[in-house]
Amino acid sequence: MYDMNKWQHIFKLDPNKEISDDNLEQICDSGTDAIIVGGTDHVTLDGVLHLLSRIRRYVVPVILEISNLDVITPGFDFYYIPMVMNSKDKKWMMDIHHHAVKTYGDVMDWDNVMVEGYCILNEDAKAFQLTNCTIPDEEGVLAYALMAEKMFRLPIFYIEYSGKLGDPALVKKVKQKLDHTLLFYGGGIHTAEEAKQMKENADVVIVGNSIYENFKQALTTVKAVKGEG
Ligand SMILES: CC(C)=CCC/C(C)=C/CC/C(C)=C/CC/C(C)=C/CC/C(C)=C/CC/C(C)=C/CC/C(C)=C/COP(=O)(O)OP(=O)(O)O
Ligand SMILES: O=P(O)(O)OC[C@@H](O)CO
Ligand SMILES: [Mg+2]
Repeated sequence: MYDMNKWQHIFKLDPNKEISDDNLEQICDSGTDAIIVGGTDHVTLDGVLHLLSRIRRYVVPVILEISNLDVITPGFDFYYIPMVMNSKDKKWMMDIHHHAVKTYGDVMDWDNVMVEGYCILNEDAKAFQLTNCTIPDEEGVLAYALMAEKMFRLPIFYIEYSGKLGDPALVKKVKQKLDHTLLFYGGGIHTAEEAKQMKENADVVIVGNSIYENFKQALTTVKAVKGEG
């Protein structure tokens, strides 16, 4: 029904943060290609279900990015599963996932499940600290991208700078390594110009915190990446 390969822009909404009905309507009707529901900490099942029911008033596809086992629930169009490639702990790549598949494997619709190979590059991001990441050098990032596509055949490689604008030159080099795996870029995008710049090389840009910090500017990122701004 939805063709993820055509997506260019996604808003990420945090169930742990407040958004008014009016702002939520503008986000869902903005022309963005999808909404991800997710965050790093204090993400609860109640918060997720409440936000899902509010987003479901609109026609936009809605994805649950699973950050902890308690929030797994039916009703989303897609489920994104982060696998943190630059974590020092196997737990964040394999063990939690293994446990979840033991529990849900028989009832999962695998067509709706996409694994995201995450490379988290902002040391100050909560997700970086939680998952005990290490910063790779440029060669290291490029190798993770190749592993995501060629070894694991992941649908998504996600360059994550959560909270900070990343390096567009690095995004460009990563894109040059990938033939099939989609390149997601997220982190620190506030303005239309920043969104447009990252979209020059990423397949999809993700805008999160700016929704809660400068709502009007966040909305302008949609048209910017779609070449309408
Ligand atoms: C019947 C039914 C319910 C069907 C669904 C079945 C299904 C899809 C089951 C899932 C199976 C599965 C393999 C699950 C894996 C579960 C899991 C918890 C995996 C670990 C994920 C992980 C590595 C989490 C760590 C945190 C992290 C990397 C989150 C990713 C998102 C992220 C980086 C958010 C950034 O947060 P942000 O909002 O920027 O942070 P701030 O709060 O600082 O803004
Ligand atoms: O919140 P920001 O910094 O926009 O980052 C978006 C997203 O990549 C977070 O997972
Ligand atoms: Mg956030």
